[in-house]
Amino acid sequence: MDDSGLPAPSAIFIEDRSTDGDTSAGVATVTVLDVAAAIGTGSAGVSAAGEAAVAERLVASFRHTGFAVITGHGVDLGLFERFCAESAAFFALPLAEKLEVGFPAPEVIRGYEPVPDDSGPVRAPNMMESLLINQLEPVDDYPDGSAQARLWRWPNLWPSRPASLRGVWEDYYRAMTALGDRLLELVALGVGLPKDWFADKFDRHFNNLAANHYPPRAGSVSGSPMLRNRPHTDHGALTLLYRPSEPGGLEVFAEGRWWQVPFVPGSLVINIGDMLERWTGGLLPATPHRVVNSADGAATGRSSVAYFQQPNPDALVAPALPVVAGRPDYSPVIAGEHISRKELGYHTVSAALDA
Ligand SMILES: O=C(O)CCC(=O)C(=O)O
Ligand SMILES: [Fe+2]
Repeated sequence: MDDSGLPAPSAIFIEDRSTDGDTSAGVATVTVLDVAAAIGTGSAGVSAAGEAAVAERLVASFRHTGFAVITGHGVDLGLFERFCAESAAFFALPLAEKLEVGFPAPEVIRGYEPVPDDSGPVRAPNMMESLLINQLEPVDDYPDGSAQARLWRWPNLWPSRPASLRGVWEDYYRAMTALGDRLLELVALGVGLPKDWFADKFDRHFNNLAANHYPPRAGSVSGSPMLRNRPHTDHGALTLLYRPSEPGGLEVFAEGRWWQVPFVPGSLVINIGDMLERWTGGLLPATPHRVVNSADGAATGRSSVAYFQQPNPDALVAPALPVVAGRPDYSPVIAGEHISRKELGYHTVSAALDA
C-alpha cells in the first residue's frame, strides 16, 4: 500500500467494485503503462521497436476497457502541481467573483460553471464546479458572430485572480496538446493506420481543458443518488485526465460492471471518446465512466483536470476500420455537431434533464 491507501501500482491492476454480487462477468483490466519508450522521456530515447511495443499495449488496454493509465509521459510534475495550485486558488474565491467569468451563454463552453443547485426536485446533475478554456490561438475558419464561431471559436475568459493562473494554464494546455497529438500517433500505429492519420483532422482542433472541483459534501452521501459525475462517455477523441489524488471516485464500466480506475501519483488517465470509437469502427470503445461519492472523498473534496481532444469542428467522423461485429453502423457525423450537442447536455442541467 502507498500513502494513497491503494495497493502499489503494478502492470495490471484489477479491483472489483461491483455491488451486484454477479461474479459471472469477465474481469476488466486497466493497464498501467510506462510510455517513455514511445515518448522519448527514457534514457534510451525513442526506437521504432519501443514505439511499436507501447502502441500495441496501449491499444490492447483501450480495446478492453477504453482506458489506460500512463506514466513516463514526460510532462513536468511541477506543471501539474502549479496548475492545481492556481486552479484551487481560483475555486477558493467568492462565488460572485468566479461568476464574473461565467459561461457567456449556455452554448458557449468557456469560463466558470458553478456547482448546480440541488435543493429542488432535480435529477442528479454533476456535483462539481469547473473552469474551462479552449484554443489558445484565434482560428479564422468561421465568420465572426456565426453560430459556428459562437460554439467553437469564442475567445477564452480569463479570471483576473489569481493573476498567475493564465500563464500556467497556457503552459498546461500546450503540454497536453503535444502529448495528445503523440498519443494519437500511437493509437494510429496500434490499430494499423498510418502514423499521421489523425494530423489533418486536428489541425484546427477545439480541444477543451477543464479543471473540475468536487467540493466536500456534508452529511451522509452513501446511498445518495447524486453522483459527483454521472455516467457518461466522453465526446472527443482521447481524454487526458490528471488526478492530484484519488479518494476513490473514478470508475469505468466494462464487462458489465463498474471498476475503480487505478491511481498512480503523477500518472495520466487516458480514455477513448466517441470520436475515436467511431473512427475505429468500435474497436476502441468509448466506455461509460462516473465519479462516485466515496466516504473520504465526501469529507475532503476532489479535483481533476480533464483535457478533451476535439477534432476540427468540420471533421467527418466515419469508420476508417471495418466495423466490429455487434457494434452500431456508425453512420458518419460531423465532429463539431456531435460534440456540441452532447456538451450541451453535459453542461446544462435543463438540457440534461430533457435528454
Ligand atoms: O473527475 C474525474 O475523474 C472524471 C471527470 C470526467 O469524467 C469528465 O470530466 O469527463
Ligand atoms: Fe468523462
